[in-house]
Amino acid sequence: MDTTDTQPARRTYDVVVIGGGPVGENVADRAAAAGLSAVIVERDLLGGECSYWACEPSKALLRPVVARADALRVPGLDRAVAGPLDAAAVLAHRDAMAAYWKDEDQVAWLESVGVDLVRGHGRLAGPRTVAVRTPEGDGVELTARHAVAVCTGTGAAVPDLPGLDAVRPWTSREATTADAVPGRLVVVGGGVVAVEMATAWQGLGSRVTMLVRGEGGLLRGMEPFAGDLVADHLREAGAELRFGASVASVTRTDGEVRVTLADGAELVADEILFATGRTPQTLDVGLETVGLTPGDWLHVDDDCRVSAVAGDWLYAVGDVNNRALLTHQGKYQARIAGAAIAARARGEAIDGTTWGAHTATADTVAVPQVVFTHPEIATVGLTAREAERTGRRVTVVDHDLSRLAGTHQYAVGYRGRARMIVDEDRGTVVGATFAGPGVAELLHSATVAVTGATPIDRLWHAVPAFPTISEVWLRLLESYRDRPVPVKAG
Ligand SMILES: Cc1cc2nc3c(=O)[nH]c(=O)nc-3n(C[C@H](O)[C@H](O)[C@H](O)COP(=O)(O)OP(=O)(O)OC[C@H]3O[C@@H](n4cnc5c(N)ncnc54)[C@H](O)[C@@H]3O)c2cc1C
Ligand SMILES: NC(=O)c1ccc[n+]([C@@H]2O[C@H](COP(=O)([O-])OP(=O)(O)OC[C@H]3O[C@@H](n4cnc5c(N)ncnc54)[C@H](O)[C@@H]3O)[C@@H](O)[C@H]2O)c1
Repeated sequence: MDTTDTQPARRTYDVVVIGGGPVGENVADRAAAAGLSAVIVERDLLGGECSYWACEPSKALLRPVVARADALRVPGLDRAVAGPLDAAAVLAHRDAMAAYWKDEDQVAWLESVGVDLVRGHGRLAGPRTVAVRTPEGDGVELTARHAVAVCTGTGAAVPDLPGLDAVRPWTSREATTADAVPGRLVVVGGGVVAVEMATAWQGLGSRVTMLVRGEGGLLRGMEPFAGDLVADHLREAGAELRFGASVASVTRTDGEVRVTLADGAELVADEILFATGRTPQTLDVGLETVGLTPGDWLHVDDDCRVSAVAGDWLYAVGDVNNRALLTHQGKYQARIAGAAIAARARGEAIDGTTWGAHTATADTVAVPQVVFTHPEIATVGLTAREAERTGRRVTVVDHDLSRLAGTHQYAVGYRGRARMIVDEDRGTVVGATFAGPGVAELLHSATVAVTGATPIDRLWHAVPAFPTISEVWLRLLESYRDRPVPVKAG
């Protein structure tokens, strides 16, 4: 805090951030690093969804499942991991990775970077003003000299089925924090949360049934081979996958969940997880006080400013702006927005050029994502379908990952596929997907190639080490070089 008015409940800062998830923390940190005073309003745990109910606990559940699946294909190690996982130990480790749902370490970090914290629910109360209701029921009014950043993230979106509340369904929160392994788990949805949590709980001992609406497979929006490979492995692990399956009703009787599908089929389970997408946490943040509609996503321009609100003071950063619902991408936006807030505060010009200091260009060109299933899926940039839709002249190059010295070393019977999308007019890679065990760490090479628009001719000089899975780059380049090129007549 840098000024206290006569009333202690009113304070003024350069920057007020509503929501202290990974993104809000980074906006405040960048503001403070630029010499601005900043405060975060957080109603729950500092660190947000990612630290306690999403990325961290989910990856802690997945890591042993994936490591075991890999080890089962390494001769000499396979028999040592043939038994089931020690679920109690995995859940205990998960608890540690979620910091036992305590945020002291994050609070200490926030103090160390010179940002204040006000605990409570924050709402906009007109331009540059945020009203906070503290857990004790007190009111605090925060005024921002330069910017308010709404970083309130998302919550689970659950379908509107009659009586669903009484069933106490799992959402991503329960799926990442449950302290016992359900015998039978129904997972509704075919997106990232669904496949990751199906992989984790099946690996921990549940009998998982996935209910996926439509016939488009898993992980729609990615290259189709990615979802197909995950589906094959889930089935091999013992999960049942039902496509074209819509839930008509759910009840809970004597502890059991009964699910009726639209076609009349019935299932019984111990728990049901709805992994059916996200909804913005904007219903109760005072959007109406600045002319916006509560419950809407907050649309922003490339420096994360809500341009529908005049005066260049309102920013929306991270999940809540719906640009890319990923921690790393939200933190990238936070660095961009933080720099833009600082520049405007100093009266400096905004660099709104593509790849400029105040332009989140990567959001539209190179969003990397890893799905931490068995096998891993790693994607960046355009898929073939997206490239086609943009009307670009592209060449799609595929390589079977089983045909690599690196994957032979990695696991017996390795299965996987890689795809590179080359923009023919620019001679650069505009998208890549890797699907196979151990590909997660390969992704950044593709992100650098796409972001840097490295010419294909130069990529030939980036020599992958032998025998690594990275040699797939060489194979993709060779296939691209040797592609059939139409010969002009005459
Ligand atoms: C199961 C699961 C696994 C995931 N795994 C990954 C992964 O591996 N990698 C990845 O990159 N992404 C992952 N994600 C996505 C990632 O969790 C989000 O992209 C990230 O948390 C977004 O950060 P955020 O700061 O925008 O929002 P959040 O993390 O949601 O934080 C928002 C914060 O705002 C607070 N808040 C909300 N409203 C108010 C208010 N009115 N007043 C005060 N405080 C308020 C909330 O309490 C919360 O602390 C996963 C998501 C889920 C659901
Ligand atoms: N490893 C990671 O990077 C990671 C992990 C988890 C989540 N996330 C992010 O979190 C976000 C949320 O993930 P998600 O899986 O919840 O959302 P999603 O949008 O990826 O998937 C939602 C799924 O639910 C289905 N669905 C939606 N409404 C339905 C309904 N009424 N009935 C049946 N099915 C329905 C959709 O068809 C889709 O298959 C994503 O943007 C994702 O990128 C990232």
